[in-house]
Amino acid sequence: MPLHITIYSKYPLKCSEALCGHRRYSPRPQGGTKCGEILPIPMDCRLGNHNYIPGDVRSILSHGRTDGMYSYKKSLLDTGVFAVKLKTYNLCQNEKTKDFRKIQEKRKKKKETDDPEIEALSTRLWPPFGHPKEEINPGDIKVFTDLPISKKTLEGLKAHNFTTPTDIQRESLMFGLKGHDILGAAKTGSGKTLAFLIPILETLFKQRYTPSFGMAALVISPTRELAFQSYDVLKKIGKLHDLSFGLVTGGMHLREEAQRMHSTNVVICTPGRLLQHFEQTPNFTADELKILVLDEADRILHMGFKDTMNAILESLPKQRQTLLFSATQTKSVKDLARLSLKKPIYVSVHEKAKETTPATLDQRYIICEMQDKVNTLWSFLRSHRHKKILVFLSCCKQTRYLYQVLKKMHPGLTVLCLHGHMKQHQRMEVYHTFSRKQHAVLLATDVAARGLDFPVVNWVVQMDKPENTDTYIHRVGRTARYEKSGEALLVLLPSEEDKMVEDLRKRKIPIVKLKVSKKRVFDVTKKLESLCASEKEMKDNAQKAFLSVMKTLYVLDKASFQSVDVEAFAASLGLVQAPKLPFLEKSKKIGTVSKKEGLAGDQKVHMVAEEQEDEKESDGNTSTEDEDSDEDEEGEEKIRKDIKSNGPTLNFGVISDEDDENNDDEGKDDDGIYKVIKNVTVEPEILGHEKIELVEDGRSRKKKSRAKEKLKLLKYTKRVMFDEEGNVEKDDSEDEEQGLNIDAAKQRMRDQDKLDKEEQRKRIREMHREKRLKQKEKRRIAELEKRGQETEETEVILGSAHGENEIEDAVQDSDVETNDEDRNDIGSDQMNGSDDASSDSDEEPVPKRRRLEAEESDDDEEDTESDDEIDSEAEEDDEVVETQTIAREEEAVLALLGGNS
Ligand SMILES: Nc1ncnc2c1ncn2[C@@H]1O[C@H](COP(=O)(O)OP(=O)(O)OP(=O)(O)O)[C@@H](O)[C@H]1O
Repeated sequence: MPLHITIYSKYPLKCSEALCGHRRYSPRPQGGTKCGEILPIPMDCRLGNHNYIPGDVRSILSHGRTDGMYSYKKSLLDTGVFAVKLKTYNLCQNEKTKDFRKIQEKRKKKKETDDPEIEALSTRLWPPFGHPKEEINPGDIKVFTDLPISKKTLEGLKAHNFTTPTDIQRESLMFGLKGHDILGAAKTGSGKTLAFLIPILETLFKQRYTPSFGMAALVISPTRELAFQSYDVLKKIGKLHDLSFGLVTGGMHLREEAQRMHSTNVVICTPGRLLQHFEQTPNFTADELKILVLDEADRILHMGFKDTMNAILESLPKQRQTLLFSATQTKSVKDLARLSLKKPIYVSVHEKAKETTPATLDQRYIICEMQDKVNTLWSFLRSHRHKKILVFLSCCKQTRYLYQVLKKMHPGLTVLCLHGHMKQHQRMEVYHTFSRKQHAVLLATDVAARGLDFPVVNWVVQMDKPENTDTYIHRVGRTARYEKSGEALLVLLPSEEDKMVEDLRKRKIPIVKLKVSKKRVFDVTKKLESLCASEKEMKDNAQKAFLSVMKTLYVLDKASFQSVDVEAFAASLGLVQAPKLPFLEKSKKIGTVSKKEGLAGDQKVHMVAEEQEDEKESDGNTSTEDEDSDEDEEGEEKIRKDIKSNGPTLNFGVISDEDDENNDDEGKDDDGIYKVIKNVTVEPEILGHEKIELVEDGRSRKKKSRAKEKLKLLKYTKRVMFDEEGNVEKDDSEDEEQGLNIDAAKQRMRDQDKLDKEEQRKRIREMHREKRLKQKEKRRIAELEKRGQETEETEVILGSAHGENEIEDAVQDSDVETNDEDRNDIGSDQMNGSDDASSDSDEEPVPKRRRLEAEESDDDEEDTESDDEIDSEAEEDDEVVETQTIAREEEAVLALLGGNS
């Protein structure tokens, strides 16, 4: 059925405007159609460079604006439209004129202020014929004001303390401002974001863009967090411009975004979401695009995003400026051809640097068996409680499980996690919390590996080997950013060492080998076991984590996969028994099928993709030519000496108050902890990347795994056995096999509890003893001094020569009593957080308070965040208890004195 569209407008519209109006054309009040007039759609409708097909709804809606000037009665997605009916609002003449005047006045004012500046800037950048050419040498650029940048941008930069450009900004900005295509490469944390945001603002300013003009610049980022970060910086520095900025990432409301898209000048987005808008948002086109930026270009152009990016690039006009930035820039001709770059300028400021990673970054690695990783991580966190740490793990499920476990075990600092299976609002919350915190640990997958600029991260710990050296560079780049220092620790399996170290060496990444001091690694296996036994969800997650890690390892590195002691690794995650590895069976089957039938390349899928997040890519085929580097012989010699004299150790230890105190001293954490055993020096060589592909059909795998899950659930159904007399018998062996022997687990928990309490008691006893001795010593000295001054008469009053011994005995008795009470309360409160009636008395206010803390801390987020407070309160509590002990000692002394007298 033919369809009529009614378009309501404040002003009469011309037919061409209504049908195929260009967003850059403002509505004209004069002329146009009469209200209520029905117009047939002309067969050949043309305006400027744009051709519109009659009846194409997009062309009708393309005039859409969200600034209130037009509104449509209907938003139509139907085809077959052949006529439009235009209607004006029933506005009085005055209102029409007032509105229009306002707009005109604003434009006039803007023109007056901006035009001379735009002209001056343009002259500096592109001097007209006859004008002297201004050559700006990057070396001469000391401050941003030396560059032809608008006042609005300069003020925005200054307001956020950006006054001196970094190397990459100095080298690339002139090209960017002049409109060249750029391939920018610089170390992590060197300020690449401003190097592409400034040219965007300046180009749109010089072209007099306003929000109603629609999208003119696109920044594509690989992750939502990175997109948000760039959007945040853009908002800050572009605050004074009359431009609109929009963040378009997954996890937001598509419809709300769609409404704003038409009036957004700079869109910062992730590839998937952008494509969704191209496909689903009526009226959204990129016809007016002037600048395209690919942040982390090598990542965006490879594997995971390949098809999406190809589709996006097809929708973009070829006539545009393209800027590509990354710390590991692609030089692949194929990639560049896809982007239709025009004479791109390669700006690589650190290419000739001695090292690929920041000079202020200390890099070490340790060798650790799979089953020791959790203990190592725990011990590391306990000994770095006053640091901000980013821990990288290989897959989401492992990240989630370790996060749950660590939160329950309270390492003494805030525990957070970030991975691709989290909801968007949770991801953003974690991003902000970790940015804000001074001391925290963030467990993350590679979703946090690139671009994120968390302030002052002290440590980057890679618990699992990165896929390749590029990922390594980006991961460690989360610390030691912009003139700050940082430390990185890479944990390798013995089988991974040779290749990884060699790859790093080739890539000019200096790394030092350390050895772990086994003595100081705290064993938490039993705690994990208890947790798994007490909570089914925990156990399930442990199993999932186990399978996920094994699968990732299987796909990425078969040799390492085979070297893993599966049972020991499962036990280290708290599992009684190692779950079966179903993917081994599957891959065997698929292997035979693919051999027989010869699967085509596009039928093959990466098995690992299921385990890793949606946005993760496999190894790229970037190659980088490295320059010669001088070896630091002096440094090497020193290291050799160190090895001889000290021997290799890495001490984590540290679960005592003394350590806590030490940790307060920033920078002292690692003193004496690490000893160098090997220094990997870097040599220049061209890096070759390898690609691992495995075959399996994604859908059928998912179906199968769902069926398996159901089967697993069936297995959990309890089998009831009866003895000869018909009584129910308990089948312990089966429970144990399933990891469900609750009684045994409870017993294990109780044992562990006892051990923990004992340890705690010892510690407190030791601490009290030391303090008591000190106090006693002080008193004795005071006593001696006093005695020297006292008369013989006073000595007679004090009593016999046994007096002093009696006093000491009494004090010791009272000490013993007090300490026992303390021990019980502190032990039970700290370990169980349970109620203890005896601690309700007035004499014991401290444990009660702590118990309340413990109860409150059951709310997980709050819980970990208040850990530091709990720790410090615990110390205060100990002091209160100590004061009470001393008071009792004094009471005892007085009592004795009274008795004697
Ligand atoms: N000119 C400047 N003056 C002062 N600080 C700057 C300047 N440019 C950038 N920074 C700061 O340096 C830090 C790193 O910048 P940015 O995130 O742009 O680095 P990057 O090179 O993109 O890093 P990555 O490769 O990890 O993405 C940020 O905290 C930023 O605020």
